[in-house]
Amino acid sequence: MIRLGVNIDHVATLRNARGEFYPDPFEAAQYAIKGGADGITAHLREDRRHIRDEDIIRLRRLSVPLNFEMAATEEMVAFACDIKPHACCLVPEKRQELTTEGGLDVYRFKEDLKSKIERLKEAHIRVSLFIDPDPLQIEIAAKLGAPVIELHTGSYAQGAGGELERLHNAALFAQKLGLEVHAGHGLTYENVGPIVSLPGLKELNIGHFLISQAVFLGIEEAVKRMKTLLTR
Ligand SMILES: CC(=O)[C@@H](O)[C@H](O)COP(=O)(O)O
Ligand SMILES: NCC(=O)COP(=O)(O)O
Repeated sequence: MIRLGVNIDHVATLRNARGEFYPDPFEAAQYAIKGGADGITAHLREDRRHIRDEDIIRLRRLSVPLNFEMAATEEMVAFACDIKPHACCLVPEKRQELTTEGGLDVYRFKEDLKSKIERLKEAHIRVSLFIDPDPLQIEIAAKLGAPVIELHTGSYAQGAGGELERLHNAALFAQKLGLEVHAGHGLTYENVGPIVSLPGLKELNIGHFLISQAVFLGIEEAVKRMKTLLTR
């Protein structure tokens, strides 16, 4: 069974839209866990547009692992080393983007990433790198000593030609290099099927669609339905 990490960022988007204290991402995470979430994912963006520092501190107390998504900045590394989530997923960030547009360019930023990954590992945090399904990026990820990569499925979700094959080849290559393979972004009940069959896939992180479905079904039921689709 593939593990499901439920990303609760957009519960915070709804909360912040009215400057209220509800809906509470921590409460949403508890319902997601009831529905079968194996972990909770949350992205503390540098502009704090949805999740805030105090959300991460509270989410850290959940009964399941917290996958803390963050830009590879000094501020975020220091925060992560302080609160020590189970895992940190390093992602690229652009201020103007609506969501994460591509993978982290680990080739370009390898020198800077090396020391940051080391520091996170010294704090006993499992590091994953959110990258495109590109052999060069995967090779560098392995060289940097990250135990996990998360493959960006955004282009696949948008129907880009040949993307499923790229993801398949990337998962195979990563496995060969000893990396644990995760995937996520833009996944739905409709498009998750072929992703579940990626070689050696261990975890999927899914957020925006599940929180959207939760408007109709409730989070617990939305997550339950996704879980039924994650068996190979
Ligand atoms: C890194 C990734 O693909 C997403 O989980 C990320 O958190 C997306 O950012 P938003 O949640 O702000 O859309
Ligand atoms: N890392 C991907 C993630 O956490 C969820 O992405 P999305 O389902 O919100 O697009």
